[in-house]
Amino acid sequence: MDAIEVEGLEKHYGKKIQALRGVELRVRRGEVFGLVGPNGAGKTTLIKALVGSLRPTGGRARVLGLDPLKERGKLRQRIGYMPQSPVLYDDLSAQDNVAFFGRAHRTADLRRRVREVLEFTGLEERAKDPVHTLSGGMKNRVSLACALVHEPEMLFLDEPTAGVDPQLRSRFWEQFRKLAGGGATLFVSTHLMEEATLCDRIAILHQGRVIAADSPRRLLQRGKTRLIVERDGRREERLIGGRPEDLAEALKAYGLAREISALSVEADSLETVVLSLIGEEQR
Ligand SMILES: Nc1ncnc2c1ncn2[C@@H]1O[C@H](COP(=O)(O)OP(=O)(O)OP(=O)(O)O)[C@@H](O)[C@H]1O
Repeated sequence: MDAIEVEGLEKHYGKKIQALRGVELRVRRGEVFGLVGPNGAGKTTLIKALVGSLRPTGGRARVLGLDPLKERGKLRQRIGYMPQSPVLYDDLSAQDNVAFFGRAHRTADLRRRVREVLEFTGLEERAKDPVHTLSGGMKNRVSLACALVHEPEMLFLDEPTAGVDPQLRSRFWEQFRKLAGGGATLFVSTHLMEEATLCDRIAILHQGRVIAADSPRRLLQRGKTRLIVERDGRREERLIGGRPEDLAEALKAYGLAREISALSVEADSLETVVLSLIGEEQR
């Protein structure tokens, strides 16, 4: 059984807005799965449907084999959810916020566990300060600590590094990898391509539909590579496919003759590939 199984999932908001239009998706256990898409693509709506905080208008979703709505109580014990904007009690300390979430999940050995997650998220020094005195990045860390306190098997992170500086972002990703290394499944939404490349697999969500799902490496191979060769002082540029085999094939034509003085390749970035897949869909 996969960690997430979604078939034909739909969500309408009123009559006009169709946020999800038949989403098909499977996420394997233990993988870091990225949900990539532009503003308004439906990422938050999909995550809310998967954690059971929103009722879809059609289709089917299973998370850890459970129905997110009918078995919400059971599911909430086994998943962690970090919403897009931290939902914290501003007057309580970081430590008390984490303890509150831990108690709500009936976490065993709560004091030890709160200490552990505060250490994991690097918050020990500010643990006793009220949340309203913390910086935005620190609040994000408190929110992550709250999502982790009950040792969930699966974590839903909705743009966890939005507004977070590059240093903290790379720290967050180190932690995500550690969690996956410990066997957890991570479902992370992002519109940052450098983050998407850190995932095991990603799905591109566009106007409420998954238009591609694969590993970042395989998606990159769908892009084009520019082969630039300087021969006898002249610059030649050829557009080839993105697979290593395509490069080998293109180089055969040159046999690397002596007069070739320089050779370089420029591959499409993941961002370019994602944008061109979205562009193809719109045509
Ligand atoms: N409660 C709501 N009522 C009406 N429309 C909504 C509601 N929530 C979301 N929408 C609409 O549904 C669509 C998908 O929104 P959603 O927030 O899921 O996108 P997103 O991919 O998470 O975007 P972003 O990257 O900007 O957070 C948008 O058109 C949005 O305006």
